[in-house]
Amino acid sequence: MCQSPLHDFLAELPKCEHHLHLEGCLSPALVFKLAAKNNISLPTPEENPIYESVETLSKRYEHFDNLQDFLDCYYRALDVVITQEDFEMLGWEYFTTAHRDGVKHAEVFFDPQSHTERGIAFKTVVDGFNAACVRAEKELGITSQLIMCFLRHLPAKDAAETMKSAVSGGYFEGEQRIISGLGLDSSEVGFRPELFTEQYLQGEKLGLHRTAHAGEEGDTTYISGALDSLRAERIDHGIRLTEDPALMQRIVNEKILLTVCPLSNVCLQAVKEVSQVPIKTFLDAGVKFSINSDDPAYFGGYILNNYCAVQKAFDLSKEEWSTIVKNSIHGSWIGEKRKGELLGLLEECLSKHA
Ligand SMILES: Nc1ncnc2[nH]cnc12
Ligand SMILES: [Zn+2]
Repeated sequence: MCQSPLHDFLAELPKCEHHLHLEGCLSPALVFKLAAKNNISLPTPEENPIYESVETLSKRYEHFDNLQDFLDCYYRALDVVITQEDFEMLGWEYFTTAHRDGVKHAEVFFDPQSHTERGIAFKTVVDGFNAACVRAEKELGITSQLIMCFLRHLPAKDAAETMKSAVSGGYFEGEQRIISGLGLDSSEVGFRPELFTEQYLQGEKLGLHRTAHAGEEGDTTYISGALDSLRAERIDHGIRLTEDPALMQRIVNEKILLTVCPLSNVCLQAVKEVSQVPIKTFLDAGVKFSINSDDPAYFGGYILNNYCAVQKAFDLSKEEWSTIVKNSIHGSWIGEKRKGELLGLLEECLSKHA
């Protein structure tokens, strides 16, 4: 619990999360639990001392030099996630914590290639994560959607294979499609969005939503590239947008939502402290954004910790929070009925804390 007088208000706000990697919910405790369950030997202390215990692994996560340093740990830890049940467990780890933090709707990323590369079937991954989504709606009332990300450090032909698996498995079909959007993540600099134009245009033709990580470490041309070539409807991170005022105005005019992840930006050294994330600049300029947790098992907190860290750094008013939450509801890929329900919950929260 944070020290802010607005803590209860922040906790009760009906939150939409748009930038959450399900694989980023793999806590050190869950790494050891799944390793034991699946009879997987983790590296010995001689091979890699960080895997000695939950404590040593947690300690390793206390400092990352940059995005790549983090990604190296993140991909390595995934070796323990094998069965459909494991993927469901990982998804459930997210939803139970998100529920505690007041999340009502979540559009969550997953990286099929980080599993298919290890010989896990595409179906095992998606069916496991989807089972967690179905259970979250039934038991916790959280609505959700799955966003399939391409790993940008792998060749586009691998992304094309991943698209094929999703199409042939029927995962894009129907009104209630199991995968509703495409995303692009992993190492940004040097892996330009334009490389994945073909897959995104295919996705658009199939009626999929589109978002992409851009402007986390990469310069603003990664943001414009994602808009122009990938026809992205949202930009994940986008914090370097302030370096190009004309592009910032375009983002405002086109009502593009940025999915900002303050604690992640600090942990990966994109900024020194939360106060350097351009929250106030975006609010004052009319840039729409949501606040999200990215990889909570690695970055010291889930969504409420991110809301509290922003409050500590910026001392926002309830009106400003109301704007942030309204924009995150309107920027969600949901129908008018669900939007109306979430706006109703926001009104209740605002009246209770008036
Ligand atoms: N913050 C991040 N940026 C790029 N790729 C990621 N994959 C998981 N977290 C990521
Ligand atoms: Zn991310």
